[in-house]
Amino acid sequence: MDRIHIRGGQRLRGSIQIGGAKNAALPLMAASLLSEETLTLSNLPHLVDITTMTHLLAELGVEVGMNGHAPNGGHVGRVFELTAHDVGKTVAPYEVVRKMRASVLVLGPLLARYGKGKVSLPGGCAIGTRPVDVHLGALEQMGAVIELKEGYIVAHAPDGLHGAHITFPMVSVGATENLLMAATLAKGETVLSNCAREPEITDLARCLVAMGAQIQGIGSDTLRVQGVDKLHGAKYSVLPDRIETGSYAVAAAVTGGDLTLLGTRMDLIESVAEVMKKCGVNFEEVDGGVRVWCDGPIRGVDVMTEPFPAFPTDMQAQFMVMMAVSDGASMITESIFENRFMHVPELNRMGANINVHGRSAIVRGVKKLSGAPVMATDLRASMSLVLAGLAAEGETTVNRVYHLDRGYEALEQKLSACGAIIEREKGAPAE
Ligand SMILES: CC(=O)N[C@H]1[C@@H](OP(=O)(O)OP(=O)(O)OC[C@H]2O[C@@H](n3ccc(=O)[nH]c3=O)[C@H](O)[C@@H]2O)O[C@H](CO)[C@@H](O)[C@@H]1O
Ligand SMILES: C=C(OP(=O)(O)O)C(=O)O
Repeated sequence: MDRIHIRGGQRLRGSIQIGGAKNAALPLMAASLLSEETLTLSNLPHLVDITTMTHLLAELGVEVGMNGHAPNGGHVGRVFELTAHDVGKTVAPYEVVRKMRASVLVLGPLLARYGKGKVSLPGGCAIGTRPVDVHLGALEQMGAVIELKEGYIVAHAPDGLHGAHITFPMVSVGATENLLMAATLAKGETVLSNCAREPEITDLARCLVAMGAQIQGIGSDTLRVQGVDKLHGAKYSVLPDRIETGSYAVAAAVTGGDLTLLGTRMDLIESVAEVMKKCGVNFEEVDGGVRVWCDGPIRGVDVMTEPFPAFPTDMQAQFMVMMAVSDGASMITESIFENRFMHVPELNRMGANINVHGRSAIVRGVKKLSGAPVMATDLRASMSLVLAGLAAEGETTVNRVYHLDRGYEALEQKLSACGAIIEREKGAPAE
């Protein structure tokens, strides 16, 4: 497996192109199953998760045409043309689903389009058990009959899906997306209440509307969908990745650097920027993006992760690195996932002073982190170790890099162009 070596202590300066959002791209790709016409998605990031979703869609009979390359080494999001001919393949196998939990997002579209779907249960992962009971309960309310058999979700809608009034028992990004897609082709009206409101859901809803879906309340916690008989093709550009943006904002902060993040928007990172400003980090909207810089000490500030528009759980690990090198102390509370502090022991091995009590971590800032060999456990934990390595004195080696490749495109290239000393050591491919 690849490793990343970082020699820390360089102030990062320069610009970084932010890619399309992984968490928007994945449901948008799944939405291609809803129509026999071509859905053309642009600004797709270069990520392993996108490749995994491509394999899954190909398995389901979707024809995938790929364009978009980087002339002169510059950044360009990929363009995919996804055409789900009416082949009726409806099995999402374990071998693909085990690599990426977001695979479960094909279930709603399969049920809506073909009246059946068999999707491997995604199972738990490092950050928590992550059940899909909310997805399944809501699909049942729309007329699906669901059984769990031999590790698979086996779902049928013998009379097609019908509209329903569904109040989600908890705010779930994936369940909102799955049900929104299912509702577009259901008979009659579906009202989804207590929806997640993440920008990636808004992106999905807008793309579905471009495909002919009738959706009201986009951006709110209540989505009202009038089912239609068919969706048609569309062209849609994936929104910028707010978590990649926030991660590089932390890179600027912890290295006392000055980065211009291109192709992204301030309104996508409001909650993160608000907290980081309290810590002493500066943000400015500039032509084509956002400038982030830090020229003074970082102050400790308490944070709690919550659904959008509050502080995102996907930024918790990266923010913790900032707090680890702050002047002062901070309490970071994780309210979304029960086990999302796997980075803490590794950060402590680099000299951080962090104690976990249940769902909260008390972080007492230290003057300097020191480089060490560390093990990445999940995607954002991996990024937190890279950020710690950039801030630390000496060399850090991040092992098990495949997590990073799920969510950060061209990481070493983007950072080294801004002065980081970072390189990848190639290893055997991940299983
Ligand atoms: C591909 C993608 O977009 N992934 C994001 C998505 O994941 P994902 O869609 O899996 O996250 P959810 O919003 O569904 O999960 C929120 C919480 O609800 C729980 N839950 C969820 C569904 C369910 O049926 N039952 C249940 O108990 C989960 O275990 C978790 O504790 O939103 C998370 C929360 O912002 C982010 O961290 C992930 O990066
Ligand atoms: C947890 C994440 O992704 P996923 O839901 O795909 O595991 C993430 O993007 O931080």
